[in-house]
Amino acid sequence: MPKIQKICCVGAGYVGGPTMSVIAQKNPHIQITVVDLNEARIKAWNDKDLTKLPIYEPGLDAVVAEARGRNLFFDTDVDKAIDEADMIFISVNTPTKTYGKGKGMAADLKYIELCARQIARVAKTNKIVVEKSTLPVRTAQAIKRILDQTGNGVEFEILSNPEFLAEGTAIQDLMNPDRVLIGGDQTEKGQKAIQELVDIYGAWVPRERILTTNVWSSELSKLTANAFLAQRVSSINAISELCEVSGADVNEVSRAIGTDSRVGSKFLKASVGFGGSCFQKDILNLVYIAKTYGLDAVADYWEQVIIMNDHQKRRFAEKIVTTLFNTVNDKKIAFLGWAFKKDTNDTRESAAIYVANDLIEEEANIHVYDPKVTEQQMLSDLDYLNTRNSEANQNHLTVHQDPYITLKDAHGIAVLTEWDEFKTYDWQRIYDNMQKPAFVFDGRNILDRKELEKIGFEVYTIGKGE
Ligand SMILES: NC(=O)c1ccc[n+]([C@@H]2O[C@H](COP(=O)([O-])OP(=O)(O)OC[C@H]3O[C@@H](n4cnc5c(N)ncnc54)[C@H](O)[C@@H]3O)[C@@H](O)[C@H]2O)c1
Ligand SMILES: O=c1ccn([C@@H]2O[C@H](COP(=O)(O)OP(=O)(O)O[C@H]3O[C@H](CO)[C@@H](O)[C@H](O)[C@H]3O)[C@@H](O)[C@H]2O)c(=O)[nH]1
Repeated sequence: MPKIQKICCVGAGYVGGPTMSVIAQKNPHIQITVVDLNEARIKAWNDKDLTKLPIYEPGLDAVVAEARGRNLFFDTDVDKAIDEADMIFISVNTPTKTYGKGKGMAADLKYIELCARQIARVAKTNKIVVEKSTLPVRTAQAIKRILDQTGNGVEFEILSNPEFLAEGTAIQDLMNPDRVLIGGDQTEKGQKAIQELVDIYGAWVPRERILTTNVWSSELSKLTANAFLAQRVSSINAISELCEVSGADVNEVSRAIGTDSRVGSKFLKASVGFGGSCFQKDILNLVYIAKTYGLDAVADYWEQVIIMNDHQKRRFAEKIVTTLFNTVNDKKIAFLGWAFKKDTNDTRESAAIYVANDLIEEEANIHVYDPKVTEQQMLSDLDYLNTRNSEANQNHLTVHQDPYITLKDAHGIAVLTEWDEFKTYDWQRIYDNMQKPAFVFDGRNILDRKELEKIGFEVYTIGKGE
């Protein structure tokens, strides 16, 4: 197989877009075309105004500005890009199934299969197909079976190259990854294909950080990595509840355990619950796979991570209701933040959605300010839960562009995302304009509790006992 000259990436989302932008920036000799069926998304990727890129990631605009039009292209012509490429990344979405067998647990692989069938139909020359999407262990086998049915002599090598970037720090993570993982067949052809991909990453990633494994280990490592990370958050969140009743402070506990080098200090921030498109989906997938193999104890073990997370979101909403004298009916509850974490406009599985939903069940009026999330997105997030009709959601949700207007006359303020700007607000002014007693529920432990209490607020922080 010749050295890679042309790459196609199917899926221009949160992974495909940033990943290919960085690969293109670091490999100016390779032509990369990122394709998507979603015309609006591709149009946004091609917008001259870089503030209109379809996803918000710090530093992404500069990378796109450098590579786009030089060796990075965004297009809707999927067939053409597949046909011309030596290497094809599959970076399409793999959401949790919402129907049929495995509903609510298994990964929905329909987009992956459609993609594989399209590659099989279009390809006229040998190709390396790279699984970039997060997939259940042994998916490569299914992809290979589809690709091997073409009968036209075209040969495919399948690699697994899961992505570990986190949103909000995607560019940083891609520029300086802890590791790049590449799984491939142990055959000579498989090893050659692995080397092609190693060379691409080798343009900027030190060789010792590029790990190569067999395909199944690579696929399973991705699910396992997310399960371990989410487990840390659920573990510290479980402890946060114990802190609240025992008088301990979860920040102090985190620091105390995190200084043990065997435990490590990262991912020990108690919160209103983890969100994002990956943790829940991937753990449910892991649980489903374990169950499929009859490993019920394994499945139950990992499911607890999700159960704990759901509990954490629910108890935050309950805390707001009980603190506000057991009723939020017709009260104004102001949300600071809707995104699932700071520095992203992504809201998938954000804790804010579930907390808002629970409070609307209690007839509260939710007013939201988030620096990056649109009103349309927030409404569609609530509608997606199917708890009530869209009109009812609209009646209970008001979205503002100005934080001070959002917080004016509120009975309670809930911090749902840890955006830095929330810390810099004029909290005295906010207090003066609120209903009294003025309650703050800090779901991210970012505000200075002592300062707020000095002003007169009554403050609830996750994991801090009285
Ligand atoms: N979001 C993250 O931070 C992250 C990080 C690591 C891994 N992952 C994994 O990467 C995968 C993609 O995630 P994402 O967040 O980028 O999803 P996304 O929904 O943002 O993007 C996927 C894109 O694929 C497109 N698509 C689907 N089928 C297609 C087809 N047949 N042809 C052309 N385009 C098609 C969709 O239109 C969509 O724009 C998932 O498996 C996810 O688990 C995500
Ligand atoms: O100590 C912590 C760390 C995170 N979170 C929350 O956990 C969620 C996930 O955060 P994070 O992991 O930083 O963002 P993601 O973009 O979801 O990234 C995860 O999911 C990606 C998709 O698979 C992987 O590639 C990344 O490695 C993995 O970190 C967010 O709601 C965070 O607020 C906490 O509550 N406490």
